[in-house]
Amino acid sequence: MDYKAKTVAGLLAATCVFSIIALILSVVNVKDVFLPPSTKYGLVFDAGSTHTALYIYRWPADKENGTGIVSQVEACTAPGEGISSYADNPAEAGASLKPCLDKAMKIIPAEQQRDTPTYLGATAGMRLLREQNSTKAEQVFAEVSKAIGKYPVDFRGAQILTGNEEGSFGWITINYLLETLVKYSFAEKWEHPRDTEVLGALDLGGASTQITFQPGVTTEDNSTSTFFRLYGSNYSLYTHSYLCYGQTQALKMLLADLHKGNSSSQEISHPCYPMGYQENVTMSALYNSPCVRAPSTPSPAQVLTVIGTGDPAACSTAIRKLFNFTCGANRTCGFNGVYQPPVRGQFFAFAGFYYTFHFLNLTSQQSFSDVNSTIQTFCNKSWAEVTQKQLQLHHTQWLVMVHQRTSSQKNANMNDPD
Ligand SMILES: O=c1ccn([C@@H]2O[C@H](COP(=O)(O)OP(=O)(O)O)[C@@H](O)[C@H]2O)c(=O)[nH]1
Repeated sequence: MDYKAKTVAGLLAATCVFSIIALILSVVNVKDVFLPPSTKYGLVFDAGSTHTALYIYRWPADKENGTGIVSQVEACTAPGEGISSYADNPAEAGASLKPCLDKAMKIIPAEQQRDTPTYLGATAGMRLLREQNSTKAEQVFAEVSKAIGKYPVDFRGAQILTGNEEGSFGWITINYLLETLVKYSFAEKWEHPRDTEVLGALDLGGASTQITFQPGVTTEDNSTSTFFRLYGSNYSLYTHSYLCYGQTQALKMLLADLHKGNSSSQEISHPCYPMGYQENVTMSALYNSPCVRAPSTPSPAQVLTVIGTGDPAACSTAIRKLFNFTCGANRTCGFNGVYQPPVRGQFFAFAGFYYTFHFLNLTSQQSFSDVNSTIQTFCNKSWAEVTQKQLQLHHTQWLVMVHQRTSSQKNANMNDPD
């Protein structure tokens, strides 16, 4: 696969959370195919914490064993950041959706637009905004609903997904795409693949991260269990979403921790940034999230200077402090005392995991030792060697590594052929 194709695949991977509808078979140009009258369209806005995307789907009206086989027609990335970033200017959240809605109207035949079910699902960015200021979250939702409502579609509503929904939908998406749930056979029929194990899902978002898998034991904590019947088979899953442990929010927690370690200083020495790197950040920008607790004497306008020290070992130590590995009353846990049954089978990591590993050329099932040595080499580069574009990934890679190891537990076989 060339670089462009991999980028497109990555963008698709990042949208996995809305997969009940996003069951992708192939990407086709709708103008080139004959559409029987029974073909239906659907629109799904994936309102992520860092960006919003619109997916256009179509499917034959009949179902396979009670579940639809759906194809993605088109994907459109909305300009700007995620809708939660418009908390102080909610009308802009609505406006940001228009270019993609216009595109959808050009694809869906006019006579079918009013029958096109349209949903907007928001993830942890909006969960955090709701926690911080429910009125602002409602205003953002009112504006996006108003914007969608102006188009001649069957708008079924905007909602914030629960962490369990986000985790489960990601699990369904990857297993659908990997054909472990249903497969098109040589007999030209959709069949349940025999002797094929489903894969666990690891989803690293911007504001939260999810782990979902089919455990080998009964789940002890009902709040982490979920049940699906798909294509005639039953699936009992374990799922948990760690709010604040997505890349953006975890890095905020890390920076706040480093600041608190020496709060009298206006400088923050950051071991995860390369030597020679420097940036200014205001206190209000650093402490603007429920994931970080603001100091008792806040001074929002104060400017802090972040200075990279390029120290991978210290970076790893600082990141580990964000995780509490004590299980408490639970016999087995992921981290922060959250119950997690022993992991089972292979895992598939996507979204933020994919972007980072793709950047480091580590998406060909390299061994853990290769992954570690590549990361070590990259972490030891100076700022002069790291371009601005690379920086975003540079300061997330440690998080990815630690998180991958902890949430999937050390014996998971994810992408590790050894
Ligand atoms: O082209 C992209 C798109 C997304 N991401 C990262 O992928 C993660 C998932 O983004 P999303 O907005 O979907 O976050 P969520 O809503 O799942 O928290 C975030 O850390 C993004 O920074 C990325 O690195 N490159």
